[in-house]
Amino acid sequence: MNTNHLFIKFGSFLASIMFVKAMYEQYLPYRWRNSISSILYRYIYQFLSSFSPYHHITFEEFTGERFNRSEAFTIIETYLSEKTSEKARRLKGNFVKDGKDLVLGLADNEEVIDEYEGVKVWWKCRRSVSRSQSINIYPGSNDKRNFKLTFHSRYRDLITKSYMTYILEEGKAITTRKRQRKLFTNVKEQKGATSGRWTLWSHVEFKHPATFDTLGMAEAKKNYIMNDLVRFSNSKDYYDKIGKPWKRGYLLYGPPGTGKSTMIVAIANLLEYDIYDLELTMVADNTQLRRLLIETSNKSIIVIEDIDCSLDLTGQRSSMKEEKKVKTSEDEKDKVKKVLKDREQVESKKSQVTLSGLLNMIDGIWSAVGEERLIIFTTNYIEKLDQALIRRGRMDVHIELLYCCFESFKVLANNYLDVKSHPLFETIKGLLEETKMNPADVAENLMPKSLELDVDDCLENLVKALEKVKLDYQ
Ligand SMILES: Nc1ncnc2c1ncn2[C@@H]1O[C@H](COP(=O)(O)OP(=O)(O)OP(=O)(O)O)[C@@H](O)[C@H]1O
Ligand SMILES: [Mg+2]
Repeated sequence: MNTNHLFIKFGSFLASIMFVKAMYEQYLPYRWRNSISSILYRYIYQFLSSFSPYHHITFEEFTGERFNRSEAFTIIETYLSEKTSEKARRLKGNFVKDGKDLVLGLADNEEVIDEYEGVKVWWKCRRSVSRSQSINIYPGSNDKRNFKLTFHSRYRDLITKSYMTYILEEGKAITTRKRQRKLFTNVKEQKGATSGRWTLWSHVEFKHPATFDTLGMAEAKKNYIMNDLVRFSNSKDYYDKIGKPWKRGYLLYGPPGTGKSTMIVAIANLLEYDIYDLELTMVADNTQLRRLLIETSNKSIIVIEDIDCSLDLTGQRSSMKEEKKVKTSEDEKDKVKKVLKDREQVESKKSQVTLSGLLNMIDGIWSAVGEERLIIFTTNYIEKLDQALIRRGRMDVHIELLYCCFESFKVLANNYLDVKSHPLFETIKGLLEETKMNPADVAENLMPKSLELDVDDCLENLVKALEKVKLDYQ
């Protein structure tokens, strides 16, 4: 066969292909052509892939009939934005937390390499835009994104099992670290603004600067509490092993103004948890209490402040407090008492939560809902509480917040005045040992009342206040 002959054969082969293509485009409807092309493409792709040593997993952004954003896609997106943003050349930025934080993510069709236990994998964020002219009401119906993971078939088991679990855990941890923390409170049932679901909690952004560093407390006690908390937050496996729900109860008790509420904030800031401030008198009954519990998220603190004022003890503390405040005639005192009594009656009618309902929430079957939670009660009167409520296992750690000691004072003086030592410290130490002043009052006395007041003035103010308390005390 000579070269000319070969050329002629090849030319006629090309001509026949062109002819078939022309016929195909001319006579076959667009819909058919599209499906034939995709079938051909799929078979050719499958055929070629069978020779490839690489495997792929695709994670679509939207799944299901209702086009819910896939959780897996969101977790992978978070993971990749943190882990691979340094390696990727093309990134896209987005502002979160009211424009305060910039989050970088993989740009569309950008590929990055990740390494797990020495094995390389490739991630690609792919975007396809449908050419369909129809308008879709669901997000993602026209604009489809997915993450494609490519790895060598040799590591199939490692990637599909441990690498996937690792991504899931890391992604969730990053989400928790980066989220805007919230302070929830229970209200009448209402429709959530974004979710559109009925909810019993409403929330605000949680921002409070109190930390363990600013908390006036004996150093050893502070360290003990912090270690206990950190150990708890790292003990998932331990709780699984001993067969207990991953939760821990703290009872904070002590006189007013000793830092119980401040400590709750410090705990939330230390562990980066949300706070659910549960107002028991607003809870209709045990069923609603259970619903409230179910609606709380993991990594959170459920707080019931002044637990002695709840349930059948409702209102006692506020009565006493308000009685103390009102230093007026006996007549007026009686009036206040009556008003408070009426209020107590109204409140007791409102809430039908029982002690056993509360015990169940803390330690019953329902307490196992969710994980990594702290339940904190505060009270001024520990002796008033039912022993069942505060026994270990329910309230695992009992912390007494005390009147200001010299160690607490030093923390406060450092916070408020930036002084670590001063000639007046010895006098203050002696006075604190002889009197009882709560940290709230000490802090108030340390605060400069005018711009001219310096450290000496503030400390002298405190000495005067302590001497006055000492006189009253005697
Ligand atoms: N131990 C402390 N360290 C630092 N500041 C404190 C401490 N205790 C109280 N304070 C200050 O006093 C204020 C009142 O404290 P906090 O509300 O925490 O007291 P509490 O024990 O919860 O009182 P109550 O029993 O009346 O609810 C806080 O704003 C805080 O600034
Ligand atoms: Mg308080």
